[in-house]
Parts: sequence; C-alpha cells; structure tokens
Amino acid sequence: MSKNILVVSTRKKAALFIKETLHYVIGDDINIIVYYFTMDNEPYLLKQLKRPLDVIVASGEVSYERISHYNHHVKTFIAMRDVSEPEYFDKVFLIPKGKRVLVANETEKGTYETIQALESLGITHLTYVPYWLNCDVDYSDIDIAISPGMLDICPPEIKEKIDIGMRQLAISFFIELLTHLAFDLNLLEKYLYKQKQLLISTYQKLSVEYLRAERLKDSLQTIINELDEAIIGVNQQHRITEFNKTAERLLHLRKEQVLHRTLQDVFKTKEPIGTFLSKHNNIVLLQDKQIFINFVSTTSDNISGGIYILREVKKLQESEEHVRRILYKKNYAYSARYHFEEIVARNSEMMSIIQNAQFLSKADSTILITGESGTGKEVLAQSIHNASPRRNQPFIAVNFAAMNDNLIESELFGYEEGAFTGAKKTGKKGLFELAHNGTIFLDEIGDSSLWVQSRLLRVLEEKEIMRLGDTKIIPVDVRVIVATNKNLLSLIKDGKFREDLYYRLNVFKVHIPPLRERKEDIQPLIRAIMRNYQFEKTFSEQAEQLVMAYHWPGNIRELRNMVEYVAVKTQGDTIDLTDLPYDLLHSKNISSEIAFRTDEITKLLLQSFDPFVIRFVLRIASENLHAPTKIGRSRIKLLLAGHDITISDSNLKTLLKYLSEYGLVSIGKTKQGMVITPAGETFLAKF
Ligand SMILES: Nc1ncnc2c1ncn2[C@@H]1O[C@H](COP(=O)(O)OP(=O)(O)OP(=O)(O)O)[C@@H](O)[C@H]1O
Repeated sequence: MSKNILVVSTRKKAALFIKETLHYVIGDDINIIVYYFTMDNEPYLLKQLKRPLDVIVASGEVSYERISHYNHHVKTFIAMRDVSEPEYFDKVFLIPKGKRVLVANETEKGTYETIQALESLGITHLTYVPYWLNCDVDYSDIDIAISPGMLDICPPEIKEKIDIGMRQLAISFFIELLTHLAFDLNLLEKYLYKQKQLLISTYQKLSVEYLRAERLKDSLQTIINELDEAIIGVNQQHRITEFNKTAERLLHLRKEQVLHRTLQDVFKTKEPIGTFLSKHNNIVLLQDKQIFINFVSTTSDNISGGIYILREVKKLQESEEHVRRILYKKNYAYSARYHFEEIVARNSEMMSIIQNAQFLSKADSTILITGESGTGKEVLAQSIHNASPRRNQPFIAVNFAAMNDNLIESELFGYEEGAFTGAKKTGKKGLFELAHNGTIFLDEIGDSSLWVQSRLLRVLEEKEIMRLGDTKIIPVDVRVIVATNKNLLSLIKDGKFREDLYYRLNVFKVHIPPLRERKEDIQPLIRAIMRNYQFEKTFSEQAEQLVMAYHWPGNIRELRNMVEYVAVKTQGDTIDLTDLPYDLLHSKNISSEIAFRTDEITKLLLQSFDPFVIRFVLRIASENLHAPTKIGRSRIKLLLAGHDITISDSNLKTLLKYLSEYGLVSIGKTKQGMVITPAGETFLAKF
C-alpha cells in the first residue's frame, strides 16, 4: 500500500520543492499531499490530518511548530537542508571582499545554518550579518542581502538581493525518513550520486570563481591604486567602500580609517551630506586643499553606489599647463577660447583698449601687448584672433618662458630630416608653419634669447622661414601678436633685447593696466568668476573693502584664485573678512589705503571709548598676531584692571566689534582670538 505523506511549509515554493524531491528519491509509490500555510485553508488541513498519514514532513522549524499545534499523532520530520545548486553562487562571489552582507532566513536557526553552509563551501570572503523574521538587527550600512529562496523577507530598503536558491534535502533526513517508512535505503543511491555530483561541481565552480574573482580583484585593485586620481567608492548609504592609495596621500587618511564610514563623518563637512554630494563637478575644500570633485554613479547588477574622483586643483592646473606644453611640442594647434564679449571691463581705459583691439583685429599688423602678469594679455590676444578674418585658422601660443631655449628654434621653425642628432627621420614642421594663415602668439617675448630674436626678426621682415638643416624657403602668412610683462626698453639698455626687433614689434602697442589701477573692474570680475563656477556667494561689506584696497600683484589671475578659494572655503552665502586668505588680510599695501580713514575712525571710537583702552586693546591684538596663545576678552579685562580700569564685557565686545568693522583687527570665528591687521597697525602708529 502506498504511503501517505503530508508536506507542510510556510511557503508554496518550498513545499513543492520537497514534494518533487521526495518523488525523485522514492518514486511514485507514495501519495504526497502538500499544504502551505499561506493557503489559509484550515478546513482542508484538518481534513488531511484526519486521513491515515504515515508521516508529516515540515520544511523548517516554523512549519514544524505550526503543525504541532494541531492535535495529531503523526511522526513529523523537519526536512534538513544541505548545499544549494552551484549556479546560484556566481553573484555571491562577485561581492567585494570584506563586505557586510545580510543573510536572511525565516528563523534564527535557519539563518545560522545558511551561514554555516556558505562557510563550509569556502565562501568566507564576506562578513555575514544574520537576519531572520522579526529580529532586531541594524542593517543600515548594508546594501546586499542573500537568502536561500526567501528574498521576500529581506528588508525592502536593501536594493540588492541575491537568491542562493533552495538548498537540497540532506542525506541524513532521507535515511531517517526512509527507515521510518520502511523503504529500502538503496533508493537513495540515485540521490546520493546526484548529491555527490552536485557537491563536486559546486566545489569546482567555487574554486574557479574564487580564483577568477581574486585575480580580477587583484588587478583591479592595482589599477585603482596606480591612478593619479584619488578614488573614493561609496555605497548607497554613502559609506566608503573603496579608498585608493592616491586618496590616502591626498587626504592624509588611511583606508582602514575610513572604510565603512560615511563621507560626512570622515570629512566633517558642515553642510548636509546632500549639499556636499551635489557638489560633484565642482570644487570643494577638503583638508585645506582645493579639490575638484567628480561623481560617477556605478549602479550595475550587483553594486550600487558611486565613485568620487578627486583631483587637487593645483595639480590639475599644473597638468593642464603640462598638456599645453606637450601640445606645443607635438605641434598641435592650440585654439583660441576667448572672445571680446567675455572680457570683463568697466574701467574706461580698459574699455577703450578693448575698442581699439577690436579695431586692430580687422587688420593684419603685428601687435605688442604689455602688462603685468595675469592682466589678461593672452585673453586679449585670443579675442583679437577670434574677431579677425583668421578666426577659422590656427591660433598658436608659444611661451618663451616655458620653453627650453635649445629646442625653441626647432620648435618655431621646424627641421629637415637628419638636421641634428635625435631629429625625426621625417623632419618636422615648425610652429610658424603650423600657424600658417592663422595667428602666432609669442608670449613672454622678453625671455627669448638674442639668437632667437634675430631669427624672429627675419620671419617678421621676410614673411618666410627656413627649416633647420634645409635651404628651402617656405613662405608663411602668419599674424604675429607678442606679449611681455618686462620693460623691453630697459632690456634693450641692458643689451638683452634687440632694438630693431623692438621697433619691428612695436607697430601697435596695447598696454593693459594692472588691476589695482582699474578697481571698478574688481566687482564685475568677481561676479563673472562666481558665475563661471556656479557659486552664489557675496562678499560682506568689510571683506569687499579689503578686496578693493588690496594691490593685487598677481592681477586677475590672483583675483580668480582668491575667489575660487574663498567660495569653496566659506560655508554660508556671505564671504566675511576672516574668510579671506591670510596674504590678503595681512598685506602691507592695504594699510596705506585705509590710513586716510584714520581721523574719521578715531573720532568715532573716541565717542564711546577711552583712548587708553583703545590703544591697549590694539596693542594686545598686535602682540596676538605672532603669539602662539591668543589673549581673549577675559584676560584683557584682567590686564586693564591692573591699570585700575574696569570695562564691562559687553562694552569690550562692542569695542572689538567696532575695531573689526573698521578693518583694524580680524576676529576669528572660533577661538583663534583677535589679531591686528596691517590697517590696524597703521592706525595704531598714528593714534
Ligand atoms: N578682462 C578679463 N575678464 C575675464 N577674465 C580675465 C580677464 N583678464 C584676465 N582674465 C583671466 O585672468 C587669467 C590670466 O589671464 P592671461 O593668461 O591672459 O594673463 P597674462 O597677462 O597673459 O598673464 P602672463 O603674463 O602671466 O602670461 C586668465 O585665467 C583669464 O581667464
């Protein structure tokens, strides 16, 4: 007589899996009834329990518990589980080493069994966090869960869920079951063979996957570490999962210190993490360095999160310069970016210079642009080219200060095959040839050697060149714009610049005044730079005064760097005096500008304060400037008491506020204390 078996489970899938396996082992000589509790059909279950059952098989502890609540006397077995099918493990192997993953099962016991099964298979590169129904586990930093066929119980917040498949029924379970049902144990032979095969292929697969994953990981890690860019990988919760060697160097942090922590926690960004992260493709201030940050989302099959690519602005600028130089050397044309419309100018002299240059752009004559470094000489030269009939032809910039004098001749004029040792077989076109029909911009011409100057003179006069080692004359049609921040007349006097070349170049001369002589341009320039970097910050009145008073030796280049720096450094929307760079805040040149206000400030201060107290406080601010420990308000009060002067805290606070507002002292936002400014020093000397 065939045996009656009732299979109970909390899930349909598991119940059917057990039924199928029982038939596979025992054959069709059994009658299997399946009940899964989600059927919610108790009368049906009760009816089945009244039938003459030989055995009940529960798929796990939960269903075992539930079925035992019904009053029955049928022997009940729990279907013990073993390994899963190997194909389910691929994804598990691709999870990076050391990652915390949630292992989900219905019961605590089932969860630990799953973990044990995974570990016994050698999948030990992960940190398993056990999770079962109604457990109290913190999974906030976990973004991957694995489960043997029970993905539905995993917390919904976890996006990546890997099903490692139904585990096979254990041999030990079958031995007990078959013995109980008085079946021949030989029935197990086929199943044993299948299990053995499964085990072998699982191990084979695991070892291959393991090696492949390890190898892949090793080579990827090497590549990531070798990159010039700092790489910070984050998961969905913005916790750090990767931190390459460059990141360690750039941010002075070790990978072990930051792994699994959030960016906000590591970098102590004051802004909410969302704002910080939205700054990708932007410049942020991290560990006192200006860093260009880029974000790439890496949502793929089994990894979701992203990669931050960090580059130090300073290095980026250096490499840009480097690339530009390589491009010159490789004789690639470097096109002109600027146009007249982008030149910010409100100063009337600047405006007439631009007007004049616009007019000159239509002609073909040589132009000499003079002006201090960073005043915008190259910007003007590019704009002239872009407004000229040559705009669609090359614009080639040559910086004499950046180029090696030995090479410059061959760079400018090119050479013929075999002209010198190391020369290319094919010969090489010079920059003049490459600029044919376009414009050549000879920057820092004051730095060129007398020999190069004589060669330049020839090109300008003859409009033709001769390659090194060649006798062939090549006519070139090139417009020449030269620039210098040196005084060419005094170079002539010193015998360092050819007078005839000077007169040849000085056909049209444009002198760009330094920024300090066109202060009306500062505000519009700041606004343009802010716009360019998508910053929406403004300077406080005091900070603006100082910016206006500063003498800007590096001109617009320095202004641009300063604006970038403070915009990144300042947390709020207003850039305050104390946010300004130290050099600017303490520049000697500011003092003379503010000096004229001494009388006015003195009058105002004396309306509310004792002259002795004012001088006393300024002296302390002056000593504070170089003192390692700054003197604060309470100490000032004590020192004044020694002179029989009592001052209330609020009065002293007001005095300091005034001194700071007049730009005489600068007061740190934190506990840096107050220090005198150059303006304050001038004021004190005159007070
Ligand atoms: N009028 C302007 N409007 C906007 N930006 C400007 C202006 N003038 C200069 N700049 C900016 O200032 C920086 C310096 O300009 P540029 O390289 O043309 O100066 P330069 O006088 O050629 O300097 P150097 O003599 O050191 O080569 C550039 O980044 C440019 O973007």
